[in-house]
This record gives sequence, C-alpha cells and structure tokens, in this order.
Amino acid sequence: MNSSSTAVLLETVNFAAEKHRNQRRKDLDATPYINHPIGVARILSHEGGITDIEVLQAALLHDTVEDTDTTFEELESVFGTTVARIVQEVTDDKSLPKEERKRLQVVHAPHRSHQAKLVKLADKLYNLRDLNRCTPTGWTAGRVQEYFVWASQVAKGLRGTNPALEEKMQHLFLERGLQF
Ligand SMILES: Nc1nc2c(ncn2[C@@H]2O[C@H](COP(=O)(O)OP(=O)(O)O)[C@@H](OP(=O)(O)OP(=O)(O)O)[C@H]2O)c(=O)[nH]1
Ligand SMILES: [Mn+2]
Repeated sequence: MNSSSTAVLLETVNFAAEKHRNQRRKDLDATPYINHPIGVARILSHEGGITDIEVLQAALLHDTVEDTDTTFEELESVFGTTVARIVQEVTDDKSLPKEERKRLQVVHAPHRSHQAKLVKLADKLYNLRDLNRCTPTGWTAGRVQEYFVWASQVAKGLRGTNPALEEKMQHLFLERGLQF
C-alpha cells in the first residue's frame, strides 16, 4: 500500500467512526457499531484479497447513509462518485416497510455492480458470523435462523463474485442445513 492510499483509508475510517460514534451493535456488550464496517472492509482485504481501494472505502462507509445523518451528496463530495455509487447500491430505502426492503435485497442482488456485490458479500458474511458468535438482544433462535434463510437468498444473487468469500459463506449455510 502506498502512502496516499494509507492516508485515504485513514480519512475514510475516521469519517465512518465519527458518523457511527453514538451507535452500538445489538449484542449484549453493546459493541461500538464501527467494529462492523471495519470488519467488513477487513474481510474484503484479508480474506477476499481485495485491493481496490474504492471497494474498501465503500465497505467502511456502507452503513453511514442507512444508519446515520450522512447523505450521498456528502459522500460524493468527500470521497468521489465511485465510492458514493457503491454505497448507494448497498443502501436500503429505509422509507419502505422492512419486509419490502428485505424482498428488494433478494431481487436486486444479481443486478448490482461487481464492486457492490463484493461489499454485500462481506457484509452478509460478517453479520452471519456475528449471529453465530452471539444472539442479538431480543432475538429468538427462530429469528436468527430466518435471517440465515433470507441471507442465503440474497447470497445466491451474489455468486461468482469472490470464490474465497463464497466458500466461507457456504460453510455457514451448510451448518444450518441451507443451500447456497
Ligand atoms: N448479526 C448482528 N447484526 C447486527 C448487530 N447489531 C446490529 N446489527 C445489524 O442489524 C441488521 C440485521 O438486523 P435486521 O433486524 O435483519 O435488520 P434491521 O436492523 O434493518 O431491522 C444488519 O444490518 P446491515 O449491516 O445493514 O445488513 P442487512 O442485514 O440489512 O443486509 C446488522 O449489521 C448484532 O449484534 N449482530
Ligand atoms: Mn452492514
């Protein structure tokens, strides 16, 4: 990594950390939310072998618009059109009912760009591992299994994107008796 990409990644992770500063994960420890986007970017780099800096930046920023006051215009002006576009592709429309948002993820997944599919794949892999690590507060075992079933439907539309990540995901689905 050259010195300018190091600086770019630090700017990006700092932006995401400030945006998510008041958010916590749903686990018992109330882990800082920023652990999730950092972990998603780390899966892409460390496990997926991804070096495309705009994909790694989009991974760090992927929940900022969905879950904080960040706008796409803001992302575009700070990080450029490609990063903003990838984040936009992986952002749910929170004005829609939850069932519809979940349905649209399944429908849209196969049509996303390669860069957006990478971020989606790593996002799901992180969240599935997190569910195996501990059950979010208020979730039943049935709700956890339902999330795995739905994630497997989304992940089917992401096949052919990154063999290493897909193989790891496949193991998680097989453990739950699901096809991928
Ligand atoms: N497994 C897990 N997930 C947690 C935890 N804390 C927060 N989340 C977030 O919750 C979302 C999954 O929960 P759901 O009930 O299905 O979705 P919702 O938050 O949109 O209502 C994920 O959002 P997302 O990243 O936007 O992904 P997606 O599921 O919407 O694709 C995930 O990052 C936690 O402790 N464990
Ligand atoms: Mn996420």
